[in-house]
Amino acid sequence: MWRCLFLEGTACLSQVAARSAHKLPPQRCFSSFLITTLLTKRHSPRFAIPSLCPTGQLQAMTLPICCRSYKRDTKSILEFPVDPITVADIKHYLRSKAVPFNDGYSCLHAPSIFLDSTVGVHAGKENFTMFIDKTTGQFLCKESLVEGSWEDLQDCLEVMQKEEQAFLSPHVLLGYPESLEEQEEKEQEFQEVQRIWSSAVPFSDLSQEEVHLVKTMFQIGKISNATLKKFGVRFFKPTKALVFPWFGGKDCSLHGVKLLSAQRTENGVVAYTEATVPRASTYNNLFGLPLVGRMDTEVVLTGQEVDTMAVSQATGLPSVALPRGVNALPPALLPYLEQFKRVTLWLGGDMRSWEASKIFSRKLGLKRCSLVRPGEFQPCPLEALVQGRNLARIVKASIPAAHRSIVSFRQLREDVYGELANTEQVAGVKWSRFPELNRIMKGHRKGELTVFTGPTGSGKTTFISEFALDLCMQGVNTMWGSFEINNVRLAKIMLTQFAMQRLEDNLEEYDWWADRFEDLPLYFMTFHGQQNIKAVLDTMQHAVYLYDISHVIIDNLQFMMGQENLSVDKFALQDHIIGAFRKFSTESGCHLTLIIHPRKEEDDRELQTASIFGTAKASQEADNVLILQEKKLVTCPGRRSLQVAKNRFDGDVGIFPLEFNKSSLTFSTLEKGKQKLRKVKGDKVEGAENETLRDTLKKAGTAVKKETAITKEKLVKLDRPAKATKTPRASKGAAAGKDKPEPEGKKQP
Ligand SMILES: Nc1ncnc2c1ncn2[C@@H]1O[C@H](COP(=O)(O)OP(=O)(O)OP(=O)(O)O)[C@@H](O)[C@H]1O
Repeated sequence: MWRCLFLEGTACLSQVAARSAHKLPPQRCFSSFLITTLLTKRHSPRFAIPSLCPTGQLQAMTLPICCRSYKRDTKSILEFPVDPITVADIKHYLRSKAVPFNDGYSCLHAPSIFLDSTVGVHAGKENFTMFIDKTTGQFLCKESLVEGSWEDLQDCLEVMQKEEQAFLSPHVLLGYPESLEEQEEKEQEFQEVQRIWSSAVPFSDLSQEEVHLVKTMFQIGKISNATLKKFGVRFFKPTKALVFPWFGGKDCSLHGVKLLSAQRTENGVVAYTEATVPRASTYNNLFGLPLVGRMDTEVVLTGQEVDTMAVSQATGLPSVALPRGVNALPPALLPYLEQFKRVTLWLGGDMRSWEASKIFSRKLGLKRCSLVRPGEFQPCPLEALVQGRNLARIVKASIPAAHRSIVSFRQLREDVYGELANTEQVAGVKWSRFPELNRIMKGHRKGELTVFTGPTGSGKTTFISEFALDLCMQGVNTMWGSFEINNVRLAKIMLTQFAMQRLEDNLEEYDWWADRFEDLPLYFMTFHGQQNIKAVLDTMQHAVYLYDISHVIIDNLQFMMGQENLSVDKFALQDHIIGAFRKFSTESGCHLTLIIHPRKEEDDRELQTASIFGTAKASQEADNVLILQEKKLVTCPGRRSLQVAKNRFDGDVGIFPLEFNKSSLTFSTLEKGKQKLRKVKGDKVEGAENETLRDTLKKAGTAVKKETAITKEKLVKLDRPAKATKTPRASKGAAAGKDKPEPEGKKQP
């Protein structure tokens, strides 16, 4: 496929070259005006490539991109921030350019450089409508909706100064030209949003009986029709789904929709499934935001749309719901929350919500945040409404997020109670492919450090890839730092494990699986080979902030050692690096899995904790030590076992055999596969009477030819037995159909 970039002579070459040479964000280009100015100025290293530029003339350039139409995905590959910035750097720079600013909670507020303050509604006012993220420098002008990176902003300010301009046109920053495929996809999404929205019915147009039925189905009997109307909620009959609109932009136009559908599971309990158009990664809607007044200073942040409606109805307080619930608080939303002096986080009624609220409050600024601690009398807002509790009182009783350095047991007793009362949730996310790991380790918890070792070439990368994939498929935001094998090879392994088959033999299925794989919350660092520990740690921190990464895998530690000062003793160096990783996982709340090679042992001896390369520091600092044991048997050469040699959580250790399947590269046992298949079939039989969102959309003629986000989000979680919940939460993606023409007996991931 060829993609055409039509750019101006001087500008085009430098623009392309500068972007690639200096790794500037590819999604942003400057308009020719800005580039020409920058080139004339020629002091900016980012644009100083004059030798490449034949000056002046207009010309068109056609760049070969690739012969296959890959989608440009800026999010899944994480580039190391070239110059990590601090808030002090940002402030210093703004002062040097005489830009006034106010220090906000997560952002600095400055007058927008994209508004003419001499005309119109902005005349004479100093409008502090430009928000600069204190951690990344990313900016957004809330009035003109111009946004960009810190480098973009710096360049704009340079141009303004040079040209002695008071403001810039909002069109100075141009979007990256989209490929035909991308444009088509966007258009399809737009059509799909419009189609769903226009065929969805406002509650006022449903009969009383229907309203009653829908409310019962979604357990929103206590949410009044007036509240549903106020929030613009509709009902989409073909999939029996609630439709939550995303109104955004200056004109408050429809940007997208979220559908919540209900299905009865095998045991008769209702499970809820969510889907969004556009896809979840770009669905940046704070549901309820259009109802918040400019002067409101307090807000209740919830994890679900129904919770926001419950809070709003019961307390009259402004409330907004996060687009991806407890999974992420995208920094792009932070400017919209800056106006609030007090933010109460009431994300749900379980431990996962509690963990998420503690992490999100750091992004929002601890001082203004207070948290509703889940508990028997403090369930999620909707449940609280159903139980007739006083929601206003619960909000008022929320506890400040900023913790003190010294606490007494009195302050800890509720935390301790929470841990005792919710042992299952405290134990973390369970593996669906490794029940034995659940038995021994109990689960995968945030903030822990796992050290993993095994003989050379025994399958460490292959195993940990499936181990991480399993968690990622359950919504654990995951990032790989694969220094040994490149990202393409690693992604190939993971995709094979995801599809559970040799895709080489079924290339016609590639796109089907790749589409689903693409929707996993999975990111890769772009490092390869020897790396500097600081660069890696900076990237990890960056990723935790941007994507709420909660599991990082480093393969392997030895690649961190080469670049450091060779005069330092290598054991001391390794200890220093392990110390830094330990600090990172504790402070960021992100689980780190670190692969370390063993020291040289005699071939026939089993490895043990002491076999880990280096001093005892690695095993001392680790919360968990996992060892891939390899038995050198002639009869069974591929036999491996996984040993849990340390488990700080509850002390249980043990070993269990792994069954390697060479075609799917998986270690899951055959028996388990059968179980999975049964479950899927079970769900499908059960689902036949309650059609899946995908099936019904198709029947209703609403599904577009190419599958889009509406179905993808859930399909990656297809294998999981539908979680049955009483309330519409914690059950995302529980059930969904499959419309792929499938050979008999094909396994689902
Ligand atoms: N249990 C197994 N039996 C046979 N082959 C396996 C097994 N596990 C992995 N392999 C294969 O062995 C090769 C090496 O696997 P992998 O790269 O995961 O090992 P590793 O332990 O990470 O290697 P290194 O020590 O170089 O880091 C791969 O081709 C993989 O498919």
